Amino acid sequence: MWGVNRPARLVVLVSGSGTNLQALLDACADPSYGARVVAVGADRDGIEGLVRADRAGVPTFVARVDDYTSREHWDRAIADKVGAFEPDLVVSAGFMKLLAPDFLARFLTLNTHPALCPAFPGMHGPRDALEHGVKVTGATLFVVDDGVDTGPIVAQVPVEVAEDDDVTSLHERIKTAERAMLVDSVGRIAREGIAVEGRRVRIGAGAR
Ligand SMILES: Nc1nc2c(c(=O)[nH]1)N[C@@H](CN(C=O)c1ccc(C(=O)N[C@@H](CCC(=O)O)C(=O)O)cc1)CN2
Ligand SMILES: NCC(=O)N[C@@H]1O[C@H](COP(=O)([O-])[O-])[C@@H](O)[C@H]1O
Repeated sequence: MWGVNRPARLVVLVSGSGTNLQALLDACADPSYGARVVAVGADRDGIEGLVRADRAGVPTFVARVDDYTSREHWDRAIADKVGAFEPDLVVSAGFMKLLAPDFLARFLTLNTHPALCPAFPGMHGPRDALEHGVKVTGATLFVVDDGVDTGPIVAQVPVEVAEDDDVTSLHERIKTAERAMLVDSVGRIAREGIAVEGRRVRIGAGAR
């Protein structure tokens, strides 16, 4: 178990620009943070997230659904690729594939979502929030379960919607708050532990 003697091993999964990954990489550069990114995985090639990992000297792997004969084969492959790095924690940070129940049973997995769950689940949180006309949205860090953005909530941060926001401006503002929340929560989990009891998540007080 990770703890005082060794940092928590993180595998981060990405599908795009990887600014959340970058925030974690930057935080992990400080040994007192309590975690290190041991690998970065993706479901597609040619993304900035993989470049960020390369630049930081972190091993990467890619598992494209199209390269497997079925989704079930991909599910097994991504689990095996992640498992090879023996993570204490998997962080899905802009990873645009649903993870299978077997994967989630094997790895404690967190996902960051650009909306205040349970509102606006799925791949278009900022767009859906804007279209609904909410005045406050935000970001949620949760423990991934078999549903879509339904897992037990670790942390949330509110973000105001401006009258002149479009999807891009709103998402960028959410991402600024989201990165801070992600770095703070993952660091606290790495240093203090996490306990998940039903829908309640507790960080610290010896939880691990
Ligand atoms: N079992 C779960 N897996 C994942 C969750 C989750 O809550 N439960 N969260 C995500 C990220 N996510 C939004 O938060 C999300 C990702 C992907 C999809 C989706 O429908 N993906 C399609 C493919 C789309 C594509 O490749 O462009 C798919 O998986 O076939 C919905 C929500 C991480 N995984
Ligand atoms: N449903 C999943 C989803 O919408 N994820 C979102 O994609 C962005 C990735 O940004 P990044 O690649 O710059 O970290 C983040 O806002 C993340 O919450």
